[in-house]
Amino acid sequence: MHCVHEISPNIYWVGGNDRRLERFENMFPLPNGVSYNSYLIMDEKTALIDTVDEAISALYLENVTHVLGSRKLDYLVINHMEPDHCANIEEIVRRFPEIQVIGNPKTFQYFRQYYSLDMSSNYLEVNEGQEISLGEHTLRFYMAPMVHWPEVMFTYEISKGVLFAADAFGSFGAISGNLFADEVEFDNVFLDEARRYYSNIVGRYGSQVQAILKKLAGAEINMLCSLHGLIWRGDKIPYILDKYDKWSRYLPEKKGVVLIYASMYGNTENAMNALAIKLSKRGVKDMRMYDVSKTHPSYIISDIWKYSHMVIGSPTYNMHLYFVMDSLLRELAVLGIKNRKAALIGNHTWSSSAIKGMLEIVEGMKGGVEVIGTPLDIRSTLKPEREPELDELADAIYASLIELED
Ligand SMILES: Cc1cc2nc3c(=O)[nH]c(=O)nc-3n(C[C@H](O)[C@H](O)[C@H](O)COP(=O)(O)O)c2cc1C
Repeated sequence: MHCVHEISPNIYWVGGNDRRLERFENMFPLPNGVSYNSYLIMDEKTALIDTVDEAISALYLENVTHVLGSRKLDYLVINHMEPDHCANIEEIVRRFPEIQVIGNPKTFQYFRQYYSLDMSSNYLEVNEGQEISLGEHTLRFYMAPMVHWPEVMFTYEISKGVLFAADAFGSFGAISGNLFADEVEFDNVFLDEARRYYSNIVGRYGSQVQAILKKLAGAEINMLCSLHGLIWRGDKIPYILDKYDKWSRYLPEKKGVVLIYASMYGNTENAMNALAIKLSKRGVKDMRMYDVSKTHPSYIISDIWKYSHMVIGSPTYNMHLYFVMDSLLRELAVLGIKNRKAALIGNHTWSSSAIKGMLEIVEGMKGGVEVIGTPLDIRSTLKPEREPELDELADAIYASLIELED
């Protein structure tokens, strides 16, 4: 049975959900599934905007066929060549051999890399600002390189002000009937997953996101359609644009502290708990604490994107920083985290390497993360005589928090 939704007169959502997939990109847990969105515009000419993942191909093709009825497909727009949106391209071209596939030079370079079917006679190459009329609807193309792949482009439908924005403004989480962000409790249910998606998938490409936001500043956007997650319209558009602006400038959304630790025998964990209580007594609210061996890094990264401060605690392991912490910090460095403050707690029994390892990675974050206070290096367990040092660290974190503007 088809499952489609007319989101604007003659523009249909023809996507679907996957609630079975364990991990997105075989890496990020999907407790609430994921949606693959695709859109079909019915006009004098018909245009399909992107396709979906192979997991939902059967439903997808039924959706497209249902909306088309007896008509053929004239255009297939490829905003993004990632396989979770491109599993059906060959099948669509086989069904509609006359179709014109719209992409840019990079798109078609990847066609040749991914597919064995020669589709070169179907290519319709477009460049920045070029327009194609479908009748009442007109598509204009904006190149958005590295948001988050090189070939990415956005398609703007001029008559209705609908922006098809590839993976930008996307989110983890399947769609439960309500397609629009204004139809759900977005802040309670979806915001964390939208941030986790942004920080982990797009996070490294903040400057490229800023570039496309600037390019689109003059365009009237009435509806914003991503390839994953909910659709944005009305006063929800400035809301998500504001989030994207903050996230892509690496600015924290909130003053607050995320405490992340590694611990085999509980002693580093104990020091982190003692510090958290001290911070709480000083008035710090809404702290988050994670054991890096337990919580998937994507959730921790997402909270680090949200809050202004972090405390990093780790033991020494084989003359090195504990590997799980090492990996998390390196991932944060690759994602280009900036504008954050970090306090450090290390632990060792005979020869300390953890603090050195943490400093090396954090200071290498292109100046993006400032170390505050004096790193505290515990010898096996935190002894009461070292409590003043923990107090000093709590004072330094608190002072730095209150210095920050709201
Ligand atoms: C396999 C292994 C390797 C370790 N390597 C070192 C080391 O190279 N240098 C050191 O000083 N301590 C080393 N330690 C000791 C831990 O750093 C120490 O036990 C620390 O207190 C653990 O903190 P925790 O209680 O939070 O797990 C090692 C411990 C284990 C289990």
